[in-house]
Amino acid sequence: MPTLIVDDLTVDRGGRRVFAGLSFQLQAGHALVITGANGAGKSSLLRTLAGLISPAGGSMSLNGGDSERSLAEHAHYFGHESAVKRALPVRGNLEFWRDFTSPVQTEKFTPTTMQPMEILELLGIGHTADLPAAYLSAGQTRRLALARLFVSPRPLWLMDEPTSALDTASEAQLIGLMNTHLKNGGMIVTATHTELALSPVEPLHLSASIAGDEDAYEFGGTLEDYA
Ligand SMILES: Nc1ncnc2c1ncn2[C@@H]1O[C@H](COP(=O)(O)OP(=O)(O)OP(=O)(O)O)[C@@H](O)[C@H]1O
Repeated sequence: MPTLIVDDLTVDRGGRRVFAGLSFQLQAGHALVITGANGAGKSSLLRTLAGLISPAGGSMSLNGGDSERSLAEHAHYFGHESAVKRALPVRGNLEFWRDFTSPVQTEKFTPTTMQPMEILELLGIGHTADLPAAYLSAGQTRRLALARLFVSPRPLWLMDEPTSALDTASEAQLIGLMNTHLKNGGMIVTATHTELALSPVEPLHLSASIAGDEDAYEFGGTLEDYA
């Protein structure tokens, strides 16, 4: 069973320690939901897993993954910024992303690969396919960013407050798609300030008040413990 293994991870930003000694394991088919106050380090952890920040210490690996590829290459990062090319048409954005990002397979991961138009229709923005992405509303841009995850399947989704800017119906649809990814043997690490109806879930709470201390996180328990 593919497993994400994070061991004794320490992350600094701007010369300041954000967290230290963070360890957890996440099995395929499970979601890790990170909670914590503003500035606790949720985004920093996601960006580190995505290979965008070099850790000050510790290790991260995907046991059972493709040994020829880095952890970051097994992942899609869905962060605060949309990573959408505004001058390109909406469909062109997805075609670029599909060609630029190679799909990655792991044992027991059975994703459904979609064509750009298919996922645009599914997310309710098929009618915008030929418009420059700059014309999209905030929520539509967010959906386009989300569509990238389906044109080039990768097992690990790193998602920073994934439901922000989405209306209620889109939020429910996203949760459904995230649960399908888990059922397909994918894994999700997500930061959130709201409850996400994902299953099965492992909670990780980061504490800003004691950031830098080895006790600055708690892994395990239930989300309700941190409500
Ligand atoms: N580019 C940066 N340079 C220096 N320090 C940074 C940078 N980005 C974030 N930080 C600092 O790192 C710490 C953790 O920030 P991070 O964005 O990871 O927190 P967060 O838990 O995601 O917060 P939020 O809930 O507000 O999104 C904060 O103290 C923040 O000021």
